[in-house]
Amino acid sequence: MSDTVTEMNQVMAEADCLVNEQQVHSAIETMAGEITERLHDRNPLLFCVMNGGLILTGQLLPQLKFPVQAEYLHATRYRQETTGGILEWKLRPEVDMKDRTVLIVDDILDEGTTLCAIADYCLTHGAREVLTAVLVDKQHERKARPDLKADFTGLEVEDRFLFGYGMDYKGYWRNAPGIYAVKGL
Ligand SMILES: O=P(O)(O)OC[C@H]1O[C@H](OP(=O)(O)OP(=O)(O)O)[C@H](O)[C@@H]1O
Ligand SMILES: Nc1nc2[nH]cnc2c(=O)[nH]1
Repeated sequence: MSDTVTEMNQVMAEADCLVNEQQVHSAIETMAGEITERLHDRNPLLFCVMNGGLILTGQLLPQLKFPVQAEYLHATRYRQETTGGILEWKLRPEVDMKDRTVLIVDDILDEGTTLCAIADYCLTHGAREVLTAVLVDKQHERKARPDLKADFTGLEVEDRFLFGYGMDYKGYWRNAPGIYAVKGL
């Protein structure tokens, strides 16, 4: 086995499972209900924030039983590190968002720098309103703005380095079927 696979198996074996698959499913179902109630008649333009937003978006979309225009964008500030840097746009949205209700979907609101920058970008490009949906809100006092919250939050999770359900550890384990915390982080 390659060194990387051995390392990643060990990371999983030693990780703490903070939220299991069933609990994540139920959180996503609740989010879908809340989003439906708020946006069913708004013709929303949904942006999946790649890469982390992929799993939540994929599980959320089929539960939204109303017309949704689904697109993606790619912005990153952690790359494969466990601390964040400057936001780098890898793919900016090209679709016309003028006067649209935009819903940004991502895996995690940690400090919130990523979501704030994407929301500002959408407003600058003419969106009428921008709402945000995250699977996880990490609990700490380092938010980019005091009391920063997403409009739709699945789970509140402790201040550890997390992986699973879209969140990666060094590019791996986005596929982990639950929310896990890396040992010692
Ligand atoms: O709230 P913040 O502190 O800004 O962090 C949250 C962001 O960090 C992760 O992205 P990352 O930059 O790791 O890219 P990825 O989506 O490819 O994992 C995550 O997907 C969020 O977009
Ligand atoms: N994978 C991962 N990405 C993050 N981006 C910001 N916080 C986190 C985290 O805890 N885990």
